[in-house]
Amino acid sequence: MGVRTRPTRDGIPDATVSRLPVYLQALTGLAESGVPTVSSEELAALAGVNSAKLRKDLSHLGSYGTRGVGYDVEYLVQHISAELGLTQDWRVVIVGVGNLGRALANYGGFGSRGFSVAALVDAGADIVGTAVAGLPVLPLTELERVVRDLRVQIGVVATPADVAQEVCDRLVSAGVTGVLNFAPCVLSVPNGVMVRRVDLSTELQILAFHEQRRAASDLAEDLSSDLAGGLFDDDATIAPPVDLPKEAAG
Ligand SMILES: NC(=O)c1ccc[n+]([C@@H]2O[C@H](COP(=O)([O-])OP(=O)(O)OC[C@H]3O[C@@H](n4cnc5c(N)ncnc54)[C@H](O)[C@@H]3O)[C@@H](O)[C@H]2O)c1
Repeated sequence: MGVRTRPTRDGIPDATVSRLPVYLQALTGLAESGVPTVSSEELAALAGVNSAKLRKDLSHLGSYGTRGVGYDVEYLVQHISAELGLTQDWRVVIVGVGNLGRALANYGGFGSRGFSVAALVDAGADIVGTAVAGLPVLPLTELERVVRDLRVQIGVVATPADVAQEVCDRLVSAGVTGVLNFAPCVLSVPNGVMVRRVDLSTELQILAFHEQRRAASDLAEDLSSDLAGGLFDDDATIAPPVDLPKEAAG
């Protein structure tokens, strides 16, 4: 039986949803270079998937392309953006403005993808009141107010793990419906709230696993081609078994 991917509420499998941002990134690059249409093979190569998978993914959106012409790049950018909810502006609060929170706040790429960092919140007396990426760092006591007043939908947790659940609970009770968790722990959220965890060390471990498998299969391949290529002398004979003296054998 093949592997099934869980469909989302609107019938698009989760695995497809996770590839849509990759297609969107490739398509945005093409649109910026003025490319009007793209074949499924070209787009698949840019996205690093095979073209059958790409066609299947896009068919879930009702986008089939035109035989001999391919996909209309601008149309597909609009279509995928709408599907991902990127045509509306999402307001984000970053809680924890240390090394990671600071880097996220300073990252310019969110705005162009429909996400705006509305507020920064931290509990550290030395950080509160300073400005990061043009925004004041607010004290934790302001968390509920900024979520409500600025109609923040997404909370980014970039605090130490031991306080992450508490921060998450406060975000959720203030009205946040999506949580992006960078802290190395699992967060529980009530139904209706989605939490995604980003863990670079997990990704590195997955890379290491595949790297190790690849090295092992390269080694096996080398060995089998050495055997096939006659590394071992064809004329070599296997030494006959040595008769052990009776006392040693017994
Ligand atoms: N997912 C990843 O790949 C990844 C990568 C790097 C770091 N991290 C994790 O991200 C988190 C932050 O890492 P960092 O290097 O920025 O740490 P950091 O110590 O530089 O920053 C943590 C910040 O959180 C603040 N803070 C502490 N308790 C708080 C609370 N209750 N409410 C609000 N703010 C609070 C601190 O004042 C500090 O500014 C850690 O949990 C770390 O393990 C994850």
